[in-house]
Amino acid sequence: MPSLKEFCSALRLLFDGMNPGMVRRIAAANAMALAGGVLAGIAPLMLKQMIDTASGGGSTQAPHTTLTGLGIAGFGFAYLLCLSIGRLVTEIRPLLIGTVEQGLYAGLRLRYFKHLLDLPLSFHLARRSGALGHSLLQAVSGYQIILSSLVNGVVPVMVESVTVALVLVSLGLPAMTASFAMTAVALSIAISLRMARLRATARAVSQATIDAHSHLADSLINYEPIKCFGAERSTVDRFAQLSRALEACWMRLHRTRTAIGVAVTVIFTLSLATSLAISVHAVSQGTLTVGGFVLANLYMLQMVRPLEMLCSAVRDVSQGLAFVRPLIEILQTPTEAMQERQHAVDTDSRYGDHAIDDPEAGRRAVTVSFRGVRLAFDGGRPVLNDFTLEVPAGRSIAVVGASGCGKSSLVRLLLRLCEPDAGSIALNGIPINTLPVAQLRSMIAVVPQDLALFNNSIAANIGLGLESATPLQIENAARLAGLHGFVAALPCGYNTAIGERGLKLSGGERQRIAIARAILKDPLVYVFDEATSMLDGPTERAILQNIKAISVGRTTITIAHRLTAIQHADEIAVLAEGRIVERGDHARLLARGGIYASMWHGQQTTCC
Ligand SMILES: Nc1ncnc2c1ncn2[C@@H]1O[C@H](COP(=O)(O)OP(=O)(O)OP(=O)(O)O)[C@@H](O)[C@H]1O
Repeated sequence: MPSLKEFCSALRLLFDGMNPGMVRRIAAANAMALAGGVLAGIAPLMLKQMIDTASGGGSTQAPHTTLTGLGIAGFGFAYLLCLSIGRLVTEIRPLLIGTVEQGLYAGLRLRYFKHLLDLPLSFHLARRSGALGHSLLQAVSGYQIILSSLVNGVVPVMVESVTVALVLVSLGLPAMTASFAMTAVALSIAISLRMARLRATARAVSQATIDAHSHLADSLINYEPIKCFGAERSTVDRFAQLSRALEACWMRLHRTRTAIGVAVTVIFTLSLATSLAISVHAVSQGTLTVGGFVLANLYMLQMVRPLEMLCSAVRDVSQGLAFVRPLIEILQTPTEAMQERQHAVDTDSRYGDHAIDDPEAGRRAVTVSFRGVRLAFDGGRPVLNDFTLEVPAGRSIAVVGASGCGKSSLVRLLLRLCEPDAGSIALNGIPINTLPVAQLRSMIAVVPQDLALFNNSIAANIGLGLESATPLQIENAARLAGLHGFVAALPCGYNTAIGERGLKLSGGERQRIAIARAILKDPLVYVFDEATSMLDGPTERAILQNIKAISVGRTTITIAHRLTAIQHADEIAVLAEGRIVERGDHARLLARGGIYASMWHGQQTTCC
């Protein structure tokens, strides 16, 4: 059987955020289910009365022998009415449920999307984005299966079964009741024996679907490298392999479902045979009328069919839950805010205590300090070890070092996209882990090494960090980033769509959009992480001038490989072995003849 806890948490998740209108529609649908079940339960009783009246009644139902032809017509009419209203109710109910269902899915999609954006970077680095999208589609189809089973199967069928059971007991047919009970027990055993396998195969289908679709999404995102490296064949082969695995999982699921279906049919047939034998015997003994015979067998059919439907519902709900499970796991992953609160509790610090309410704060420069910071990923060798660096308010510093020495990790730490294992990072002496993370990020603008652009217009990409940005503000930011001339020459100007991840633009143009985006944010702290690495010499020099102008009075951290990009910085810090090993301006560091000097000479040689 599906775990009750899993079932309840899946439903709680879906019904979370239901509005009063939805509750009313669900109540109306349930009332209809109740009415439909009762009508279906009493319809055969009307038929029996009609047959007994027409045939002059039986010895067991003597009072009905006096009913007139009017009575026959009355019972016949009541029988048809029960059937037709029951049927009408069945037709109308899905409409009520359907509108509620779509509202619930819309709410679920929104909560899921918001939750994904609230999850920490570590979560996203460990997942495939294609899988995240597909988990939602899969969960919605799982919920469709579950709701359809509950709404169209379980609820009306339960009501009908209870009504019929009550009538059977009141008719005094203990043998039939016992036969029904045995059928129920046999079906439960048959179902529970195969349920574990059904759950396992349904989960395998869910996982295989997600695997195949994430490979598809990943391959399309990487269309260009696949083409450049002629990897079409191996990519398609891998997809074919995943697709075959998915097909095999579905086949196993169908076989398991069919095995359960066959067992249910065998039990159903045996049960009907038993009821026929019991009722034929009762008629031959004169203890049951013809109407009673018809009624008993109709009821047996009506009792066994619901049981059969319940079995199908249990089977479908198990399958649906397996489809919903990946989404539940994701939604149960703690968000950044939850982790922050937990961290505050663990370290006994008071998160949010230092929220900066001062309206002037947005115009003041801040001192950025790293003290004794240690960072190791996945328990490996520390990338940063006892790292200490202070960037005074309004000053600019360049951080240089070999590839992989941990420069970009500094940026992630500063934005709290990852947490240090030891040490502290502070803005104006306030530890950043006591600031609301949204406020912290609003004070810092990063031009990242890996440019992240949306498949949207240039204006929308520049305005990412400032929802209220006017076209003029966007244009000014673009001017300072040396982008306006290029955009103005485009037929659609700032409305030009830049394609998937901005791939319709050159690397340098993409970089300038990222710079304009940072400028528009007007932050207290600028971080340029290889911000001009894709620009040619003259453009780079022009933009570096602009960057220098806009960052006056702002605390600025510039990360660069190419030392020509930072040689005019006020101060340069050299990162090696997880800490700052040299510090000074270009001339001083050259004169020192240390790591910086050898990097500089190495790059000069490479250039020449
Ligand atoms: N999320 C992560 N999980 C595991 N290892 C990571 C993660 N992020 C970075 N690393 C590792 O940490 C080290 C430092 O990475 P980082 O990106 O900070 O280097 P970097 O100095 O900016 O390099 P580059 O100049 O080449 O961009 C690298 O060895 C990298 O492989």
